[in-house]
Amino acid sequence: MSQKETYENPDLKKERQNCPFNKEEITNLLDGGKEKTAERKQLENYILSDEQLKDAVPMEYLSHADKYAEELRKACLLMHKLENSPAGQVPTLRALMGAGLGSAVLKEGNPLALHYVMFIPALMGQGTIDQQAKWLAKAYNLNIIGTYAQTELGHGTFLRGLETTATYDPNTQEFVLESPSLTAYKWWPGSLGKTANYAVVMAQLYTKGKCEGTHPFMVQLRDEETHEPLPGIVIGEIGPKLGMNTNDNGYLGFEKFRIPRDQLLMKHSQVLEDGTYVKPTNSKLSYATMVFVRVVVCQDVTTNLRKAVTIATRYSCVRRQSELKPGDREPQVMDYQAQQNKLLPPLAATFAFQLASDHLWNLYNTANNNIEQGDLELLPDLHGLSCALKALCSSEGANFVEVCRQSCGGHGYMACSNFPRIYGQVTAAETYEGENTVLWLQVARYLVKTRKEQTGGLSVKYLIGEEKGPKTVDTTLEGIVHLYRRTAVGLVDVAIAELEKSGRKGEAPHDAWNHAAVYLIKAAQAHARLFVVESFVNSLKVGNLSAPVRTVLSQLCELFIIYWLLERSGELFFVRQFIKKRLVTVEFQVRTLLYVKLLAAIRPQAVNLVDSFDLRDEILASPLGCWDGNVYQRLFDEAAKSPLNQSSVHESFHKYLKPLLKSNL
Ligand SMILES: CC/C=C\C/C=C\C/C=C\CCCC(=O)SCCNC(=O)CCNC(=O)[C@H](O)C(C)(C)COP(=O)(O)OP(=O)(O)OC[C@H]1O[C@@H](n2cnc3c(N)ncnc32)[C@H](O)[C@@H]1OP(=O)(O)O
Ligand SMILES: Cc1cc2nc3c(=O)[nH]c(=O)nc-3n(C[C@H](O)[C@H](O)[C@H](O)COP(=O)(O)OP(=O)(O)OC[C@H]3O[C@@H](n4cnc5c(N)ncnc54)[C@H](O)[C@@H]3O)c2cc1C
Repeated sequence: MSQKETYENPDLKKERQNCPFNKEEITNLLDGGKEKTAERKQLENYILSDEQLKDAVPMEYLSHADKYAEELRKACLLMHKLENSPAGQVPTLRALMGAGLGSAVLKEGNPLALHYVMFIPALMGQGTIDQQAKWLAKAYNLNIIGTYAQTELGHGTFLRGLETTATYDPNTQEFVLESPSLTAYKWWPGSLGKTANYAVVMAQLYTKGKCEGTHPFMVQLRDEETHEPLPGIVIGEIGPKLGMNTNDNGYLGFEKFRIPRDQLLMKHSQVLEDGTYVKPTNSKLSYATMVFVRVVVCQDVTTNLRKAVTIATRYSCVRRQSELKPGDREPQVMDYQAQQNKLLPPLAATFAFQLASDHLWNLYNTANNNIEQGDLELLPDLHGLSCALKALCSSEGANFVEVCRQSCGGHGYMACSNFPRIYGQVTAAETYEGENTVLWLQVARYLVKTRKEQTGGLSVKYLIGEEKGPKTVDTTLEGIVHLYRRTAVGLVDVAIAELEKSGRKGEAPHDAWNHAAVYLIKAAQAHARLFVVESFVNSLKVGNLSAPVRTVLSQLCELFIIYWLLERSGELFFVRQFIKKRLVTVEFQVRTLLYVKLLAAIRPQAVNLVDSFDLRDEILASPLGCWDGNVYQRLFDEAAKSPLNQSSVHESFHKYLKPLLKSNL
């Protein structure tokens, strides 16, 4: 019997009556088409009907080592199931790696994730055709399992500061890998601790006595039969973390470890037999794997946010608390405007982030195809936009997930609510693949350069030439988007003015840069927000949407755009012309009124909207967010699983508490 034929909480039932739009239309839109929805559902049935992929006990009750073993067991079973997957191997792998279907099975992190998310992409992006022929089939067939080992104990952000060396020995035509200090040890790579037997290792390449910078090397770490670390390789796992505890992040040291010359991944730069170094066309091409992951992180964070919003919204319609009207029945907490103010902006954000991530994905594919043909023109725009959206989606996503947790009161603090895991994953994305502040500064560098040199890619075109558009702000959506644009331009100009001021004081450019960081980061964030709101508005102009769906999405779009404007209103005060023209006060009064009206207009559709995400209960993995709304019974069922409830008196009572009670007599 399907979950939809059993109990349904009466409040949720009511919420679902008379939905003015077709939920399936939104589901199809998010999946990328009707056929994709059908494929996804078929795949979910295939994977989630397998009893062996279910947890005997919740992961929280297992030891660190048992958690790893259990997740690895399921990860390997999933790989066996790939062979017969109804959706085909590549779509199945995509679905299994991130916060969607995969997370229903591998709740604490997939020990094979890095193999698919970074190791294989690194081989494809950095290896020559011959190297790909040698390694890729082995990697796809899981004859070898790899990771991406870049970060060290001493350096993660500053890649030019990495200490691991790979020194070419022309006599043997080998590279000698060495960790010259403790801080040179690789530290953090996922799957490195216990799972992987190979890695793409980033190391400083030395040849003919000269350092040529960081380069990727294909390195075998463990014996393919015994899995023992090879002589000269030191490996371990780094221990428990805030989240993602079964990704077995590890450490790795090299003691004069030799690899053949052809294990330098040589697609972009080469070392010839005699040690001659052949430069790449662009030194940043060796950073390409990170660019790819930044792009997919945006999608992954959005999926996690959808989960958090679904759990919090359904719970808020089941939960009744306090008094709205004296003497009346306690209201659903969703009926408090304060609760709508918490939950409807993140609901709108899930659409905003998805649409922006879709644009980024398209840019990635075009730029990558061009790069394969030797055309690097789109690379700066891709780097700028992937940094901007990765930083924005993960930081805003983490804040929104925390708000969703808060909106569930005490029950949101339970491990079984699934908020701790979701939060652990989204906050990780703020740090990994480039710490967000560092990425904001990369974006700012691109913006300042574009504004000063008056040339740049499509995402920064608005910084080139005179400002276009109305001089006053009107209350249409276009008018508000224009306000975002003027803020973004204004903040870049403020940052440039700050840099020039420091320059006039005689500061060196690097000092001036450091002293303008606050403004630079604000400018980068305003740029990212502009991109997201423009994507949202433009996406609604095109596309084949029915009138009811267009109406509700337009309301969400408007709510989101006004929400951000009100949240970030302080930034407008940095832009002097806005204050002079007294734009801010008048417009904000009007906008605040509209914002509140939009909350009320969207409120009745909140449950229908999260239903249209079509996230199965197994993926939500939370008694608070289940489709049927049977929250309290499910919370009790979860508590019954606690090992402390397996006996009425725990043995520790007799060991510790009883003697203490006696001694107090
Ligand atoms: C994914 C979802 C599914 C499942 C999740 C599960 C598991 C996955 C979990 C975790 C995976 C995470 C893995 C990792 O974290 S791997 C390690 C990632 N590390 C980083 O991201 C390091 C961040 N640091 C850097 O990227 C760089 O050091 C830097 C900050 C960019 C600075 O580099 P540097 O060489 O010093 O460059 P600059 O001098 O600052 O700039 C010079 C020049 O180069 C341009 N540039 C920089 N980077 C790039 C790039 N990647 N592509 C293109 N161009 C680049 C930069 O703009 C500048 O250009 P100019 O024209 O201004 O000179
Ligand atoms: C869950 C997880 C998984 C990971 N997986 C992998 C992996 O698979 N492979 C891998 O190689 N690595 C991995 N990492 C490492 C990750 O990529 C790095 O931790 C990340 O890039 C940040 O680098 P860092 O730790 O050196 O931080 P730091 O750079 O030391 O950051 C510390 C602080 O300094 C600030 N800071 C640093 N430089 C600047 C600057 N130039 N200007 C202003 N402020 C600055 C930062 O903003 C931050 O506030 C993972 C990390 C995590 C948390």
